[in-house]
Amino acid sequence: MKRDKIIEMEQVSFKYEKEWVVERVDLTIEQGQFLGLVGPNGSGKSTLIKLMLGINKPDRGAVKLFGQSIKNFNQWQEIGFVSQKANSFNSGFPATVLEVVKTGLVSRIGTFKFFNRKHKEKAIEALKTVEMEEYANSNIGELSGGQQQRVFIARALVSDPSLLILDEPTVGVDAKHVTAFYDLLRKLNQEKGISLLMVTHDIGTITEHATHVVCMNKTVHFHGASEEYKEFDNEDLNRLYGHSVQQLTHNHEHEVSQ
Ligand SMILES: Nc1ncnc2c1ncn2[C@@H]1O[C@H](COP(=O)(O)OP(=O)(O)OP(=O)(O)O)[C@@H](O)[C@H]1O
Repeated sequence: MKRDKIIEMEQVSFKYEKEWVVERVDLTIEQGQFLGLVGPNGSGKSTLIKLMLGINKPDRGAVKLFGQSIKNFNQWQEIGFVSQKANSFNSGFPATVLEVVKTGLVSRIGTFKFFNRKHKEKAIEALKTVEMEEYANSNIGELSGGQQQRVFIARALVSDPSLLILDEPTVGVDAKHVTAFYDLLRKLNQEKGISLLMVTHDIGTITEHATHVVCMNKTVHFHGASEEYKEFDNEDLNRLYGHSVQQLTHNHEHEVSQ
């Protein structure tokens, strides 16, 4: 079966200042995939995500979303994004869980329109998906990092996206909740048919869950099935990156903790 391409990057290069941070990236993501994006610190992963979201504009090359040039793309409700810092609200932040989730509807209803009952129902439905509906009226700052992370996934899901992009979502999530977090991602991918792109340093875990892995260090050094990636030993990985990548091994013993 031919799958739809949801993200296409062709020879994309980008620099903030003088040095290229992303260089000649060719990358296609197809509908239904759960893709893990890995690479050393400072290798351009977050920058690549920002290029996909139109936050950064490529200096060279082209980005297409859902078959359309990003320059003309306006279906932003199709893409949900959960950023790295999403789960760091302090306890005094004055918003309930429900209010936070409803802000995810802004791209659909426009900034200055009012929320109605239907929007509230959508928000509750999204909270049910992440199993957080009982916290709807709690203050967001009172929740643990892992619970806040689920709320931010609900916020990203409320506009019914086809693609969910997550930038290091397990940072700040208790180790014992990480398994439940991956169970949630599997449900979104396999039952709800949402494509996932997740930036992570946790190679050992991502290769167990993602269908595909992309390894980058400015450019893409590997893109393939997780099973294929798991076969690499340290020597293969070093060759892929052109230098020592101890922290990128899929062997848990060698992982550098974040
Ligand atoms: N706004 C910015 N202005 C200038 N340089 C930046 C900016 N954001 C990132 N950089 C630089 O671009 C390079 C790539 O950064 P980026 O955050 O994309 O990497 P990353 O792979 O996501 O890193 P990490 O794994 O540490 O989060 C780094 O050298 C970083 O210092």
